[in-house]
Amino acid sequence: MKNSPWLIIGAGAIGLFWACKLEKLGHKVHLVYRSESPGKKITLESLTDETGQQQVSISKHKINSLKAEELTEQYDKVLICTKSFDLKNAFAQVAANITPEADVACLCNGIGAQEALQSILLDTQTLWAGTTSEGVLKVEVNHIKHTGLGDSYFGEWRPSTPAKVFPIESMTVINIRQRMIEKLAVNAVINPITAIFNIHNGDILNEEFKPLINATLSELASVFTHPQFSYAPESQHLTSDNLKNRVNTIAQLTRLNRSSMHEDIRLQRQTENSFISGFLLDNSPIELPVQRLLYEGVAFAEQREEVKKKLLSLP
Ligand SMILES: NC(=O)C1=CN([C@@H]2O[C@H](COP(=O)(O)OP(=O)(O)OC[C@H]3O[C@@H](n4cnc5c(N)ncnc54)[C@H](OP(=O)(O)O)[C@@H]3O)[C@@H](O)[C@H]2O)C=CC1
Ligand SMILES: CC(C)(CO)C(=O)C(=O)O
Repeated sequence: MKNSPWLIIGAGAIGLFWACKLEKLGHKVHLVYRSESPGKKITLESLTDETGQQQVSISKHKINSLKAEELTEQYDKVLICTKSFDLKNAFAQVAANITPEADVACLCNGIGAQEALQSILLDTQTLWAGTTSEGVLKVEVNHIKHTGLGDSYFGEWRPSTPAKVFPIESMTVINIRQRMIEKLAVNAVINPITAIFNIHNGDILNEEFKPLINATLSELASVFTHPQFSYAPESQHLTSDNLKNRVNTIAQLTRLNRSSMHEDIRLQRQTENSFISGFLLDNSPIELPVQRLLYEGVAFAEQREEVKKKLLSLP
């Protein structure tokens, strides 16, 4: 199976990173871009940690980049690396080139887009939902920087018996929904707060944000531990203390980074708000006033100053 190429869709930070990663692992890769071609060679500035110290190494990767309409082959392994709001369309445009038994994986943040994608797959195709804690920045059309070492996992969105194995070694997990809800919990705190207040990830640990962070965490814990929450079996362990540890650790590890939502707002791009705060508001069995304010502060630029005041006056 290593001989048949992977089809990667999306030549953004994560798509370029996975193209390089799979090529390094000995896989053939075809990369579908939408607007700008990354050309034939991608430069990866990578962080290595071999001696216990982080060092930077630069590698060049030869990748075959094409537009969706230029595809001629049939693919049995697909990795979609778009934002959540583009996921379903990104697959739909290549569906005619995907085999009926294909493994189709996605790596977007948030929850909601996976089910939309599942709805257009054949029953014989397997959807692998993925989550990653790698940090990658696209600095030029064909140049990426690996800014944070992390792990990636994939699990069957609809678990089967016997369980299948993901076609890249050591990345299969049984309960991907648990990992996704854990990631969503962190994103539901760090992303909107950094975006609304225009701050780096580490700044949320400053004294002035303590009441806001505590209110956000305690509200999230109330949803995650609620027996009627749709993900309750996967989220019961997410108590306020547990969430605090997770958020503090990630904020500390990525303290100098801008969150993806902060970057999207700064560059006036569409955000993944509907798949993070929006998912929680739509699926919570209880009212979530803090998460609603965060959602609105991100969604409506004209309300942002007012929302900031309300968020900073939370008890
Ligand atoms: N970057 C990171 O460090 C991390 C990212 N993630 C998540 O991974 C996902 C991808 O993130 P990232 O790579 O940073 O996002 P980017 O916005 O950099 O890349 C998304 C890419 O998808 C492309 N795209 C969208 N629709 C299509 C389509 N129909 N056909 C082909 N290409 C398409 C976009 O093309 P165009 O250029 O035309 O817009 C863009 O290049 C997001 O959900 C993000 O939250 C998770 C953890 C870390
Ligand atoms: C973990 C975090 C917050 C890192 O910036 C992230 O996933 C994002 O920015 O979307």
